[in-house]
Amino acid sequence: MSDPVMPAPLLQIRDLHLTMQSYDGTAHVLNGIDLTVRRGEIWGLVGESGCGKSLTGLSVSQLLSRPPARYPRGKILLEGRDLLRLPAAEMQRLRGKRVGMIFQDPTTNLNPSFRIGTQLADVALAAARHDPALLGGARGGLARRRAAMALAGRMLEAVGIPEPQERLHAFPHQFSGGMRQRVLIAMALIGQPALLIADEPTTALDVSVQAQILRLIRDAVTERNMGVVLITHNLGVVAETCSHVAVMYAGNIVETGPVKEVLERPAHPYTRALMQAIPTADTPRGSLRGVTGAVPNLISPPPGCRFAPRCARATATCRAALPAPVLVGTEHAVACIHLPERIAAHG
Ligand SMILES: Nc1ncnc2c1ncn2[C@@H]1O[C@H](COP(=O)(O)OP(=O)(O)OP(=O)(O)O)[C@@H](O)[C@H]1O
Repeated sequence: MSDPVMPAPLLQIRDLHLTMQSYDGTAHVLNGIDLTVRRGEIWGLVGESGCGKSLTGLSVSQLLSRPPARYPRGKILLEGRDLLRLPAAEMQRLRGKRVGMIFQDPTTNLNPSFRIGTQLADVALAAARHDPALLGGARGGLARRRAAMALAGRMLEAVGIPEPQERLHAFPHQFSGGMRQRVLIAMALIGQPALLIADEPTTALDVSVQAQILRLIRDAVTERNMGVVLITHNLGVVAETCSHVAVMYAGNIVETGPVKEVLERPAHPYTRALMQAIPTADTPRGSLRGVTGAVPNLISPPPGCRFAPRCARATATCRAALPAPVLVGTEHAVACIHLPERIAAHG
């Protein structure tokens, strides 16, 4: 039954399982994840390196080749359509038009040999093949190219690039890292996607530029009423930018909810450990203060709760079965058996 208050979900990931075949064996990288994103929401997907954040984003964008990727179970519903079952041509149409993507390193995603305007206009022309209104219905090669270039200029302006008309003629190497990331955001937004997947979009940038780019993403969500999945290992970025957060550990989402609620009342031992690791800026990636060990090998992951081998509270029950998420607050769910509410409910 539809909820009268909540807008319809944009993205629904349901019980998604992903395996990756490699020389060493089959890695069980996503182990039944669930996530619902609505328009206007910015979901932070957070966790240590190797927890499956990027592979979740690449799954939604359908950018993993099958094989080595396989989806033995689950669904990825975008506006109700299961992306796992769409023909490749149909998915190609949705990419850019319904799902936009931004990745970490702006240098590898722009072609150094072509002017910025040409690259943006090409993306606009490709998107307009499925949505002629993007170019104001322009007909004929030259008129379409002109309209695409005009749209490219407007997009550069929208992402805060000064003198956008002049900058259309520049090459990527003439832009700073922050400017290049703005261009990539313009490129991701040019087809007016409903959902944006941003994978560590600010990790390669210095802190002040990072703040500008995050503000730009927030503004784009407000102006365009999009949904965003922001992949990051940084809880500070989540606190500053996101409306909701999903904490991932070794292929499972262990805690979800509104950012304020989860960060003020973290309930999963892994979320608590991540938060304890925040104060030291120089904590190495992949290590958590106070928690020994590392993310397990996903070819032979531990049975039951995958965090159990590192968890001081783990019992035989934790190692026997993966705990189902339980609600501990409004929209705040946690997959751990050691919660007071759950213990009370089970007597
Ligand atoms: N092509 C592949 N073949 C086999 N295993 C893979 C492949 N790509 C990724 N993996 C494994 O899948 C797991 C999840 O990787 P993923 O890149 O999604 O993690 P992540 O949380 O995004 O980490 P990071 O923050 O380092 O990007 C890792 O254990 C990784 O070793």
